[in-house]
Amino acid sequence: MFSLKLMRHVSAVSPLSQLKWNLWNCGIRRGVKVAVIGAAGGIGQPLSLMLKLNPLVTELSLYDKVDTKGIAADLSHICTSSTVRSYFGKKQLIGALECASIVVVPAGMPRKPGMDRSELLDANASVASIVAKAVSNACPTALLAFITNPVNTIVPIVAEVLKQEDAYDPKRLFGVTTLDVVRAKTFIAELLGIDPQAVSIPVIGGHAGKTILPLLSQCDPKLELDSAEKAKLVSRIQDAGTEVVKAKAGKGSATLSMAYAAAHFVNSLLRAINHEENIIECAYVQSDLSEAEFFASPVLLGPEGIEKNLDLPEMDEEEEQRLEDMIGQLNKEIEDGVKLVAC
Ligand SMILES: NC(=O)C1=CN([C@@H]2O[C@H](COP(=O)(O)OP(=O)(O)OC[C@H]3O[C@@H](n4cnc5c(N)ncnc54)[C@H](O)[C@@H]3O)[C@@H](O)[C@H]2O)C=CC1
Ligand SMILES: O=C([O-])CC(=O)C(=O)O
Repeated sequence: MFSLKLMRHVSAVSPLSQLKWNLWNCGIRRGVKVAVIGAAGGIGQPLSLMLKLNPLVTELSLYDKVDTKGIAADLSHICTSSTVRSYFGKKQLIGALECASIVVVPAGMPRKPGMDRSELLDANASVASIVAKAVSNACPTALLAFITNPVNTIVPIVAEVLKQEDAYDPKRLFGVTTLDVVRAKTFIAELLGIDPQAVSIPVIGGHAGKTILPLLSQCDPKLELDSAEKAKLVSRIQDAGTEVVKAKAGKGSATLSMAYAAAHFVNSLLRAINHEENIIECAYVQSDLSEAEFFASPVLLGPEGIEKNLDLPEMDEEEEQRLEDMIGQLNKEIEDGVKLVAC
């Protein structure tokens, strides 16, 4: 298994004086730079396309371990006003991140049929750690949105690495669980025969199996379902990632719907950075709302990240039970991450 201990000895790419210069330089630069880490991948490419179309982005930084020149050249011909820059390989990671206001990370391995998300930990822990360490050097005040699985464990790993680098601000770190909300809205709209955009539903907990908890009791419009119908709908939402993995039959997991979900989440961060009020998203963040240290719930976003972790939505008895049933798994997955960084 990859040793996180070794990681700590990877030298900081930017010396202190360079960092100070960079921070000053970023301060006088205008606009919002968004860095996509893993930009050449199945999620990274369509996500980068959607961000190129977002008028709130002024600079789009595309980084991957493989060459991103072609993707950047291609996107740069789209007639929207943001600039697109290509970065790849270890040496260019710091450059990709410098002055970024938002760093969104779809880097890492996806599942194959028969795998659990937790089985991606060995492959993806190092990716997340490398990015976290580089962020602490290059853009410590950026908002960080991690898509990489297993989200339940990756986010605690990133928090631990940032703590070691003295750069952890819980308000700025997010695990992206937006796809769970997107799916819940879609499946409920299908049942009700209405526009998915008219559905509002919180999805709390984490992003794996039973830790994904859609609160059907809080759905707007109201759902009139019996217990069996509710259980079926909850399972459909919880297993939706696996549904895509099976359908892709070895060619990866959700990419296009994830790109849509991440573009929506990043747009909310951008709106909050621009001081738009009342921007609320469900995300997996450090939390004291449950017995788990990291927990997905609705958060109020502001220019500095999380302005307020909103109270847990109300739950019916079945949802309370599902919450109790999932906490053990969620806590174990969090602990796995903390242990990995410590050992
Ligand atoms: N949070 C969520 O709801 C979802 C999360 N995911 C996760 O997103 C991740 C990416 O999925 P896909 O885009 O389908 O995979 P992919 O394999 O198509 O793309 C991953 C990209 O990451 C790059 N990469 C790997 N290591 C890197 C490093 N150290 N630095 C920079 N780039 C690196 C690869 O070169 C590749 O271009 C997976 O872990 C997957 O499980 C996928 C769907 C939903
Ligand atoms: O299922 C996977 O491995 C990818 C993912 O997290 C999702 O689609 O929700």
